[in-house]
Amino acid sequence: MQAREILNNPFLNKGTGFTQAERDDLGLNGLIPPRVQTIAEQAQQVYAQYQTKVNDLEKRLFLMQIFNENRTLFFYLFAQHVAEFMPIVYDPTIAETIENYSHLFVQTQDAVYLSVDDPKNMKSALQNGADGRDIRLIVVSDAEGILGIGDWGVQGVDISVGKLMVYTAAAGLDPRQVLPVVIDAGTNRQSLLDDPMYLGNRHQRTRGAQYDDFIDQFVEVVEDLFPKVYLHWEDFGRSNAAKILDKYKDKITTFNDDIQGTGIIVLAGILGALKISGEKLTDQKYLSFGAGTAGAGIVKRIYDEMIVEGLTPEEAKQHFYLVDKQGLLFEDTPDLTPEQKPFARKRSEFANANTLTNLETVIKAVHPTILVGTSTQHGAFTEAAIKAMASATKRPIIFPISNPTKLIEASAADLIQWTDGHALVATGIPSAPVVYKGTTYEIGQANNALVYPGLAFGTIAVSAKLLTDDMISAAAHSLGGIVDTTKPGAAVLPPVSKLDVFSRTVAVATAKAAVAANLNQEPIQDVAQAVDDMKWTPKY
Ligand SMILES: NC(=O)c1ccc[n+]([C@@H]2O[C@H](COP(=O)([O-])OP(=O)(O)OC[C@H]3O[C@@H](n4cnc5c(N)ncnc54)[C@H](O)[C@@H]3O)[C@@H](O)[C@H]2O)c1
Ligand SMILES: O=C(O)C[C@H](O)C(=O)O
Ligand SMILES: [Mn+2]
Repeated sequence: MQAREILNNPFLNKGTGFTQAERDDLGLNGLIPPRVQTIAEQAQQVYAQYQTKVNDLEKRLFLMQIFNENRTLFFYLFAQHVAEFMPIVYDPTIAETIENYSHLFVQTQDAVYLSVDDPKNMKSALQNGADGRDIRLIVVSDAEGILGIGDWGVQGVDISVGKLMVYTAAAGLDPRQVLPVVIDAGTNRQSLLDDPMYLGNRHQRTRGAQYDDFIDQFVEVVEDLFPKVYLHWEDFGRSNAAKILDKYKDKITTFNDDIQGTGIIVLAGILGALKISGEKLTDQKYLSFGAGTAGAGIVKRIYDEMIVEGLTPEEAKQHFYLVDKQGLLFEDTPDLTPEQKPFARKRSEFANANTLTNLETVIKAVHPTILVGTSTQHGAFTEAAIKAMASATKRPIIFPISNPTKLIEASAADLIQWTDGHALVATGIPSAPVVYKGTTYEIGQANNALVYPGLAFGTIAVSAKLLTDDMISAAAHSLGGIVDTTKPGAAVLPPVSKLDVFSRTVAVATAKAAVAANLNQEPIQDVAQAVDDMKWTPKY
């Protein structure tokens, strides 16, 4: 390989980290400054530069420059500053780079761009992207529902890149084995269509048979090119996400993050909260505020858990109330999604059914003990609604998990204050601890990033042929078990600073469940060993 090819390849480049012997060997003499640095010295230097950046967007752009040039150094640095970097490289700052992607564009970050108008080049595009690498994990998005900020067309590619960065930082997946993919199916965002700089297809979203066929072809080609791949779907629109997952989940190793990942993290958070309150899951009343992809996905996971804990399906259903744009969802509410339908209530259950169109009246009628926000409606958890909830339950569990920051239903600080410190809170974005009446309340981050890395890592480590509900349930329980409930103000989920440690816990739990169900495609002697053997560490 040519010296310049090596320096321009982020998987190979070490910059000043190349030893003299390597420089002699590879023909690098004269192409880098003479001083040979250790990776620790490089990281120190880069971190000092990082600290001079004036805002989060600048910080992210700087870190991505390191990512583009030297992936080993990037992940070495990320490992040193996990909790600090997560909100910079990932949510919430990533929302800003997605909204401005075309204008900020300098580099593809090794993503693959698939155009819905060009199915015949799909295979070669994926081959070009893989470039001979053994791809074990793909994150794909069509960017119709990026976080809570909606349709961003080709610009959503950043979410595929960003999620994969977290996979490596958290669980230690080899960055050479991942492939970020965006499906450019068009966009319905007029401001993008009107923007001369927009880098995607300039037409409305393609839907119907052409879109469905494209997805089917994508799955087929991916499975053909990368038979051992774990296929992660991210931020598809409400009308496609569950449909695609249902079609493939019993056939290939696949995962929808917004449905399943979010279900796991919220279940884990609830289990953590119940450990603190000393209550039982089967005694809870659950109110889902915003019953779209994530909201309905979480409800299904908690419902399944109630059945595991001994309820019949009919009994379990009675514990759930779904609120969407229309208000509390009833059997006769128009436009229910297939995922909402099983949980719609009977109007006859309520004397005032027709007035149950806003959160506060629903809370007063239902008396929920758990309230999860996936509505994308900033400020929707009002003081009056939260006080009504807290007046009827001792330790209300309240998780406003809409992302990014500008869409959160209520801040952690307000929730703690409005409930006089009784609420057990987790948020989707990172929240600072809240000091209230002398107690410091740590706020758990109910973000699927806490689980998807371990879940995939465990699945891939044992080459599981499917990702089953049992594996998903094992992952949720393993995380809930880590919570330290001894201190007042304890968080319901483990801290992001320990992301690497608990990702291993989740990986081992998932892998064990896979092996217990004989889903491993290769013989496995020791599950924990198989997980540890696959871990990649950033070093030269
Ligand atoms: N923390 C996490 O890990 C995590 C994971 C996935 C999604 N999310 C967040 O959840 C939110 C929803 O994501 P999604 O993928 O489910 O999107 P979605 O579009 O599928 O669902 C949003 C739902 O909210 C409903 N809604 C809109 N306005 C409402 C209102 N005024 N009252 C009640 N409901 C209303 C919509 O009709 C829709 O059903 C996003 O902000 C996203 O960032 C967080
Ligand atoms: O990306 C995130 O931060 C979590 C989640 O997948 C979301 O869509 O909000
Ligand atoms: Mn998402």
